[in-house]
Amino acid sequence: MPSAITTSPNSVTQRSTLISRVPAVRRPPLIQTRLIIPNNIPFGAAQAATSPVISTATAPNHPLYLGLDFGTSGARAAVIDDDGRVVQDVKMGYGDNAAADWAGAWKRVLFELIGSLDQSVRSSITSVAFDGTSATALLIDPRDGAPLAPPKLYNEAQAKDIVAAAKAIAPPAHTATAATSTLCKLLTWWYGTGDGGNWRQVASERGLALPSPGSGVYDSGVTALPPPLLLHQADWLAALLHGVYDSGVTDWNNALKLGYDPELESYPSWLMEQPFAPLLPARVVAPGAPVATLERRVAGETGLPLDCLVCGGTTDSIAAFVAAGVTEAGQAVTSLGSTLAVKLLSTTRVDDAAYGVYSHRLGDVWLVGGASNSGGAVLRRFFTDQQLQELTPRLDPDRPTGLNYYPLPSPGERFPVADPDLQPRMVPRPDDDAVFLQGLLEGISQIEAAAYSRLAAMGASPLKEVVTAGGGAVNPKWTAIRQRLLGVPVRAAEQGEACYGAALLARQGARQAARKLGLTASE
Ligand SMILES: Nc1ncnc2c1ncn2[C@@H]1O[C@H](COP(=O)(O)OP(=O)(O)O)[C@@H](O)[C@H]1O
Ligand SMILES: O=C(CO)[C@H](O)[C@H](O)COP(=O)(O)O
Repeated sequence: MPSAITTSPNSVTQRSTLISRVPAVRRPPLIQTRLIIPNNIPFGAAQAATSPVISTATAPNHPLYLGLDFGTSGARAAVIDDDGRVVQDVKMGYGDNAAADWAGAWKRVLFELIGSLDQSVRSSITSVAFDGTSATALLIDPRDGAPLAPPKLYNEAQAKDIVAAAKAIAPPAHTATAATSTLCKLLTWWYGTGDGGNWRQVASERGLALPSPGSGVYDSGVTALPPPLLLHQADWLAALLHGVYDSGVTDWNNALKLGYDPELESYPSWLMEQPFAPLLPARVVAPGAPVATLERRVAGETGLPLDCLVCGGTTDSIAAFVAAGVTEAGQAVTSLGSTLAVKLLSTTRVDDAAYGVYSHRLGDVWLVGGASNSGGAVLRRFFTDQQLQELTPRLDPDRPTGLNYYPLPSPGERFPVADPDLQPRMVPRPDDDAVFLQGLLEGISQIEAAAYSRLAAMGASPLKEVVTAGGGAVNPKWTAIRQRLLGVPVRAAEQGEACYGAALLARQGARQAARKLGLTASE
């Protein structure tokens, strides 16, 4: 099992009180102020190499913004104009064999999605932003982005001894100590336990420096070689477009479950003192912040403009929150997709891994919540979307079934109960499928209600309204069941797709870059 984990002598004190502004990650950081400017910017359009360039020569009359959502069951692209109108949107499944090579499927779908946009649309896309599933992690070669091992997905709970190793270094109840956290996935790779083993062999064959758990000393002896790099799904997809792997770029939201502190805007010292710190993405940007323009080859392959700006990403449930457009404390967005993700806009930050509760930062507000493994993935085990539509009229929200299910696709729950061994409860199954479906919807709704009650008990802003995103938002009978249990108004978001939220972040990034260049921002 993991050897002694490096902790500072006064780690308890340090963990609980002192979180210093941590210096950049030990690996040579990405040049912090200069964005990567490709050498193909049209002469005369180049600005001082300290900010992204949107060449007015190529800036379209009507700039468009691309949001790319890589969710649980498929990916979606939305292109919007300056006024937020959807110009084109497309969606695509990952394919039946995706689980055999998730990274390959995501990469294929990314370029197919972009290629499926009209060329006239593609050529006007000024910026792009991604959202991905939270705590979905890859370990890659930072020279070309090649994965060294299969990705670890958002809901993959790591072994109990890995969770114990995370708890030995992180502050009590920190979200990075959840079994499905990105930190726990990094520790599985780091200690090579379970399925985290053979990436070192791959890294060694590729000539990467290999830090070892005992000391963090690089085995290669050749210090010029970089160590492997950990990226999140959204980070890695963005890097496929801008080509900047190097020290790695991630965002506040994706980095939260790695241990990043969005309030301090830095990695905490308890994380930076670990021997695996050089594997962390060095640069953590705000969602939507300008990162880098397209790699020349990618522009040629995709038909996107050479100076299309890639912006900081986010997670799928936060992109859905952004899409929903809620702005007041007490308003919340429930993403009823394959999973059930809850985000409450709160003036107070609350975090407790014991319940799977954590606070994301968006701008200057806190999005408090968590994500249950329950949700549409359970429904899809029993019913197609068509069957759901056919059965829904027969549901009667005013006559609860009393079945008291806890619907889960498999054992294990993240929130509002953090228990990797929690068993599904979906029996007895009534003969009437309409009653069975209502029991499942009631069970998922009871989890949602318990989630918001947990947030209230922890001091988050009182719930005033729930806006629904995701596939389940279309079901009026489910909305009625949820409203009865929540006791506040529940409505479907006008824009419920995460890809729309990502497109809004891309628009924000383009405007931020334009302001930086002193151009008239088309606000
Ligand atoms: N009419 C419906 N009532 C309830 N749930 C539905 C309905 N139609 C689709 N769903 C559910 O929506 C889910 C897909 O939502 P989506 O937001 O696309 O998920 P994700 O982005 O997480 O893959 C499916 O699991 C499906 O069961
Ligand atoms: O369950 C998920 C998969 O769709 C979500 O990605 C998720 O876990 C939400 O995480 P976060 O609250 O960090 O956005």
